[in-house]
Amino acid sequence: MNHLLGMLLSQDTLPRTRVVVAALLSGLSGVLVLGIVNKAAAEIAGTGLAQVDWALAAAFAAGIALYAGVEVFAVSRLCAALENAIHQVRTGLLDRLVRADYEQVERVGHTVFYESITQATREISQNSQFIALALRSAVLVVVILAYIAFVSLTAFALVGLTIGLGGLLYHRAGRRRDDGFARMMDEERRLFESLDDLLGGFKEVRISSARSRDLAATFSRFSLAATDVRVDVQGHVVRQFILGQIAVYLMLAVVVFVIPQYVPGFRDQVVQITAAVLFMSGDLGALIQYLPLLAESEQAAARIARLEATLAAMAEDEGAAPSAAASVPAAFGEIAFCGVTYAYPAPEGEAAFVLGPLDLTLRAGEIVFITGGNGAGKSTLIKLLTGLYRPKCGTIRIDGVTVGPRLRHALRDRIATVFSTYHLFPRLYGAAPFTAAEAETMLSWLEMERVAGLTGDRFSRLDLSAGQRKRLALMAALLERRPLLVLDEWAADQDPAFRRKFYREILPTLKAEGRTIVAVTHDDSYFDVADRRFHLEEGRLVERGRDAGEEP
Ligand SMILES: Nc1ncnc2c1ncn2[C@@H]1O[C@H](COP(=O)(O)OP(=O)(O)OP(=O)(O)O)[C@@H](O)[C@H]1O
Repeated sequence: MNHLLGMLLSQDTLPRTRVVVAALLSGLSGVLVLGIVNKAAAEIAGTGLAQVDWALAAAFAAGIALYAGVEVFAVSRLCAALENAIHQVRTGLLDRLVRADYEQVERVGHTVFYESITQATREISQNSQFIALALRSAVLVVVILAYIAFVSLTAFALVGLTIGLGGLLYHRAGRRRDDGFARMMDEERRLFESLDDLLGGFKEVRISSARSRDLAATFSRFSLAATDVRVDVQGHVVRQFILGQIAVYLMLAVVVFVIPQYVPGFRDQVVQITAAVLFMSGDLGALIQYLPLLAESEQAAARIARLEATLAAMAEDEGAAPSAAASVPAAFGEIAFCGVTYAYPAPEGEAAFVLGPLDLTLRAGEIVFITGGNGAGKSTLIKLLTGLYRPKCGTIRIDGVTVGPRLRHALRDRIATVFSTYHLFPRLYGAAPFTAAEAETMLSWLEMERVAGLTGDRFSRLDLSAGQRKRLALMAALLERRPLLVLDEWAADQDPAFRRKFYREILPTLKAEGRTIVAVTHDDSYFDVADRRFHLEEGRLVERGRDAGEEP
């Protein structure tokens, strides 16, 4: 339970001393109730009359009231601390994720993050009250064992031995269940991925019955495998539960059959110890029920801890956040690539794609076009320029200063982008301050005023055509007011009239406002709009002319 307890104890909001005192008081109140019942039973046995001892009845009621009060306090505080721990873990993971190195996140893929951040935290949250109840049952078992020791040390040794042996067998049975849990998680992840495929490619699935049949068959195979593992795990859980129950019955058998053989004068204590064991068996039963849930939560906590470690290893090497000064967008004179190369890891048995060495200087206020065939390396170059990828060799310099780890933030803070695979956020997260009039002017410049609007910083709608969505993405990028605008095949989805407006009016206006524009394009009829054009071919960059239609 290391990870789970670690999460719980990391909480500053958990009033540890008060919770421990409450848990102990809860145990003691249980023993008080037990002691009162035993005393009343002894009185009845002594007098042979079932007379009500009002003093004992009042003490019994006080014991129950104390038990209920401290119990509610301890369990609710533990639950609150766990929920708080989950909140902190979730926000901590997201915080690390947004600061993680792009290249590594791209390589790992999204599913693992999604699964751990949502599913694993939900699992712990669902079981939080059982975690608290299990802790309180454990305390009660310990306190009642102490009571048994107080009554008879030999009875304590024999009951303790039975619980110890039962616990050991129960724990061993739990290991197979834990392995099953891990397999179950893997199977469910595969199921999740194929569901992602189904929903992501829903159009393609609906259009082809062969594809939908194939996908449904794959999904069904994964689902069956997940079901098999789940059934196997449930079998282990049931076996473990029954084993636990048998251990409890054995403990009762020890009290009734074994202890009388070894404890002289046991007759006097038999009622007390039997009552104590019966009292304790309720909590042992609860523990047997809750421990598998605890194990499940522990596995979820371990997965979260692994993800935290992965994200810590993925943190960009500067570790520290950018300084305030470094993150302020500032004008620049030039950005120079000096002997920059980049290579993806080589697929097995194939040569790696290598971009560069690149020598290129982007001057402030220029429009630069990047052209090249599919797979030539244009998007890779854009990721290097935007600081998402780090050069394998060579340096990138802003006004002569090498863009090292800390300055990479500054470089990014000077750039607004619309990537070829962009995400249109429903809100203008991080936009520079703007007025409603400015937003309206920009919407009508992009010919979107009759289609969409802005309510505060939120787009009124996103259910738009591909070209319209891209115009909103451009609007979001422009509202960031960054000096360098990087566009990857932005005009590809635009109709001819707006494409013309984009090249002949929008880009020149942005340039006149002092922005630098780097655009990946295939639109050879507008090459003349650029101040310079660079052509990529199999990762090598050469400067080309700006004449319309001039292709290699
Ligand atoms: N994440 C990746 N991992 C490994 N190789 C990659 C990755 N992304 C791209 N590549 C490879 O790098 C090369 C250049 O890809 P890139 O996306 O930069 O081309 P591009 O010029 O933008 O092409 P397109 O015009 O088709 O978008 C390709 O050969 C591609 O297979």
